[in-house]
Amino acid sequence: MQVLSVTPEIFPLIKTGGLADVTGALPEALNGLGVRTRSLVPGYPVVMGALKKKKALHQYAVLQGGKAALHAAEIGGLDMLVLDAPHLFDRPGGPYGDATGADWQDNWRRFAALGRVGADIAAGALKDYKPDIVHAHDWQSAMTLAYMRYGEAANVPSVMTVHNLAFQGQFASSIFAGLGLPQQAMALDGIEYYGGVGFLKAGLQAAWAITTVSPTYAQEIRSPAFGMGLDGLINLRAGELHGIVNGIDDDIWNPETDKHLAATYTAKNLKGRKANKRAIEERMTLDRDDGPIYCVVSRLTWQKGIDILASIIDPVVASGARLAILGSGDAGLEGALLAAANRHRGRVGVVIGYDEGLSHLLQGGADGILIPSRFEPCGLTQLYGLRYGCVPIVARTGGLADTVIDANEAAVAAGVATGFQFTPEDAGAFHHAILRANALYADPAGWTSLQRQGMKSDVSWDRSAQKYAALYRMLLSKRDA
Ligand SMILES: Nc1ncnc2c1ncn2[C@@H]1O[C@H](COP(=O)(O)OP(=O)(O)O[C@H]2O[C@H](CO)[C@@H](O)[C@H](O)[C@H]2O)[C@@H](O)[C@H]1O
Repeated sequence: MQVLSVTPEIFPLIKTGGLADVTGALPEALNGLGVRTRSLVPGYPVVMGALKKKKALHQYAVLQGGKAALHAAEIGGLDMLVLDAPHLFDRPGGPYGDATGADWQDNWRRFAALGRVGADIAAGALKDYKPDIVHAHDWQSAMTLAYMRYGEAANVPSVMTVHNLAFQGQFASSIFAGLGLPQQAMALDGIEYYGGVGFLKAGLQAAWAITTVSPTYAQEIRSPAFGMGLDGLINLRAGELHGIVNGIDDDIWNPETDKHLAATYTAKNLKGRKANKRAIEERMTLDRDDGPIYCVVSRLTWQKGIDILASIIDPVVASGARLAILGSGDAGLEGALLAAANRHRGRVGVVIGYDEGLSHLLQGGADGILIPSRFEPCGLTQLYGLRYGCVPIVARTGGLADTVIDANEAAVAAGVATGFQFTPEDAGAFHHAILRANALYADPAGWTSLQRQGMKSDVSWDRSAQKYAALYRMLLSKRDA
């Protein structure tokens, strides 16, 4: 079975968040199940730079205002189709905005182009390749499914995966004329969205199946509180909605071989974690002591509950814990964390920025990882935490609820606990969870058993890849029915 995955990010080439980890790891996991994935990605400068030799499979004289070409490439074991469209993608800054973080004004053009090309491939534009299934990730890829629906690939089964419903790709209705879609598409059951155009909305309407990245989030987004304006549509399509929890790439995230660690270790022998903890203390100028260090690796945003974290730093420090925080995002939240680091020198370390290596070291040496998200479609950092014996302390929402087993008395007695959950997502409950973690940390045998239990959790892609493969097969039988 051939699957075309359309994605705006793919690890290791281009990553701003968890989406890249997923689209980078899922192809290999599916490979063993007889599913071959080709990934269509925009030709950002880093992607073009990784292309060894360029051989255009397909050319466009004009695609959204300029020349474009499609190149095949094998990069890091991934089979890719790269959309080279310099007028859209060859620019400095991030994939969606400039160096100051401001969105590119022509994002609608950039990702309409990606969608157009995805749909052309689905319709058979390439000589030697036609996918059986098209799988689109988030709003940036969602127009693929709209172009398929209103074009020549309406009979090709498609999957729309929502990694985060908060990002929807909403634009003014004036862009409609530039999309090249038939007028009938500008309708309530098409791409029209609250008077404008909604890219994710269009994908959700057009997809044969909709998935999101955990069963609990799949339920949550059917409610107004989590549905971000799309709960009505999602409820209408509830019969086609599936929640499949993410896995992790267990070659990249393996404490036994991880090159970013000061010392590697196994579940049996956790000694190496101590050297990593010392390395964190050095790197983040924290005092050296034997109390717990809790880390944070996150986008610094409201979604991630970083304001809740900032509001309890003083009592957490007073409880004897130290904090090691890595992230970037909202300027206000960055400032609040830096101010806390200033107030609590040696107790709170903050690194503002994006640092893949440091994120591994934190998982390999911190005692716990704090994830106070207000909503969390899946969450990957708690999965890395489980694999690394870095105990997750998480809000009970979305994928966090599905993947961490709270250390309540019954779970501890049964030996199945893997972390701490709290609810509601507020300062009081979060603080209480950290105090519960401190108490268990003071009992080394109890803490070690929590770590080991977490390290035993199956966080690999195996089970989830099987679910995607089964979904693809179900869609193919629907096509053939
Ligand atoms: N400053 C930093 N330095 C280095 N690494 C950093 C970093 N900040 C974040 N990261 C890394 O980025 C990834 C973030 O993963 P999350 O699951 O938190 O995803 P995110 O919210 O971006 O994406 C959405 O998509 C994913 C994938 O489906 C869902 O899990 C999630 O719930 C949803 O919100 C992790 O690999 C993490 O280690």
